[in-house]
Amino acid sequence: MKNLVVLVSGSGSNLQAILDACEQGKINGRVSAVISNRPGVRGLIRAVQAGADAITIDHKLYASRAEFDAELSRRIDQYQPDFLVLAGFMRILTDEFVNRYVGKMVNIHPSLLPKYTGLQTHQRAIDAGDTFAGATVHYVTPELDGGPLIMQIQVAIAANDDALALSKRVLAAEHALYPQVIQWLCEGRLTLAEGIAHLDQKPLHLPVQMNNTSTC
Ligand SMILES: Nc1nc2c(c(=O)[nH]1)N[C@@H](CN(C=O)c1ccc(C(=O)N[C@@H](CCC(=O)O)C(=O)O)cc1)CN2
Ligand SMILES: NCC(=O)N[C@@H]1O[C@H](COP(=O)([O-])[O-])[C@@H](O)[C@H]1O
Repeated sequence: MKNLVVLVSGSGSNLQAILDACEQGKINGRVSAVISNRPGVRGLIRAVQAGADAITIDHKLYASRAEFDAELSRRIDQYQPDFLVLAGFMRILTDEFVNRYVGKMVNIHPSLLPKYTGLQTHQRAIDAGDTFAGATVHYVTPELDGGPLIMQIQVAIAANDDALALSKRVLAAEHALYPQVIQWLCEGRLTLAEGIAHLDQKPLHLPVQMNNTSTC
């Protein structure tokens, strides 16, 4: 059984999808700790309810990004995780931090990368007149949202969509996508070597393109 540490910044609905999948035996893993850069978020409550350690490292209390990342790394290393899972974690990580976990750290991003790195992804897709939005799970590298792609899920954009309505459908699709990818990681289907080997290439071949799923 693989040991997972999950980083959150807010609600933690993706964390919950992963916790549920672990509980149901759909992921051969266990979330040993959840770490948030923001205090009092629902993701921490979800961690406690699931029996995982719930840790707050408030980034506002650190003089620099590097000092925050150093403390984050110190706490993570206490758990010696097999994989580090970013689930709505909203801090840009330093190169030094990322390079400590390269090939074993993944993130879910709410766009069809490489389109729309960064923030406000749904509004940008709507403004661009795109017909599809979606989410991407990728390896985390120092380049923000630029790491090798693992898998994507597409969500159709409706003519009357606003960013909030679209975000809710994409989020539901994320809850189907992320546990699947985490299971692949835990099964060893996405080996560390593969992650490292592809760090200088992108996009990584996408093994599966899931259709739009409305349930999660
Ligand atoms: N070095 C990397 N760090 C992070 C990556 C990455 O690929 N490489 N992925 C992000 C996740 N992410 C989008 O998926 C993302 C998170 C945060 C931001 C951002 O602009 N953060 C601001 C603060 C925003 C806020 O607090 O609301 C900041 O850090 O100054 C952009 C994209 C995680 N980190
Ligand atoms: N750039 C990172 C980013 O925007 N991540 C997005 O934050 C949301 C977190 O929701 P959750 O806390 O309910 O899982 C998710 O939609 C995730 O894709």
